[in-house]
Amino acid sequence: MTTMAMLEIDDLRAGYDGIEVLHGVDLTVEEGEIVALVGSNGAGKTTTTRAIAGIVESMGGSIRYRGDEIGGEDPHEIVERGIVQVPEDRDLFTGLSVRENLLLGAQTDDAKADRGSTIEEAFDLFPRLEERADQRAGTMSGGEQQMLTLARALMGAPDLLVLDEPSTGLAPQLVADMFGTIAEIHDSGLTVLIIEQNVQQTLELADRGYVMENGRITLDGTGDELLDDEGVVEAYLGV
Ligand SMILES: Nc1ncnc2c1ncn2[C@@H]1O[C@H](COP(=O)(O)OP(=O)(O)OP(=O)(O)O)[C@@H](O)[C@H]1O
Repeated sequence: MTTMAMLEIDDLRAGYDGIEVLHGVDLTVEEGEIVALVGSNGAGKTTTTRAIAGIVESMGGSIRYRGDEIGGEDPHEIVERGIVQVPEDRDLFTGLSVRENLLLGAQTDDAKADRGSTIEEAFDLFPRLEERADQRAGTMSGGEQQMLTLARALMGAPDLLVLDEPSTGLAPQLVADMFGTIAEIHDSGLTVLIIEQNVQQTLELADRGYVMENGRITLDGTGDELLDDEGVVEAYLGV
């Protein structure tokens, strides 16, 4: 018996203004995994997450979620299915309070119905956000805004969380905290696809990983296998 992957991307081609950036990407995420997507600047990692979220139109290939083709669906339909993307550019409502930003993260009807209890869970995970619940998001520090972005995504009650460089711009201690929080979120039952520049920490956290170069997957394996790979060490671990 073959089991169905939660997310299955086959031969995905996508890009901008008719110019292909992804030249046939294959990637799967099984339910319950943390999967890392690493690679150099401009490799196409963000474009892959945008294609999953329906923000970039695919030019070929398929994206299946729980067996259904979702390539070509609108972003809000994809959110309804339980896929929530956390973009790199935080995208917060800077003039609104922390609490208001969190409440706006509950986009689907189910998430809206549960948002009272979900906000309590978010505050348990991020006590700092509870202390600052009435502060305007735009006046929070970079690290606090990063936490708020992640907490807001959780308000959408995702099944699959797609994280685009959650540690960008964070001081080293906050990077460690962020990875700890992601591990905690994963332990609570969420499936995670994560893009990161912090390759070492990401592959230590991930069950499996993919290396992307120039719009193609060039290597995949368990986190440990990739950490032991000479090419990965040379290209991404700066040794
Ligand atoms: N909105 C856009 N319009 C046109 N080209 C774009 C756009 N966004 C990205 N690109 C191009 O697509 C290619 C892949 O970019 P992408 O952001 O997916 O890479 P990445 O692997 O996430 O890189 P980084 O690690 O630097 O964030 C790059 O050549 C980039 O210049």
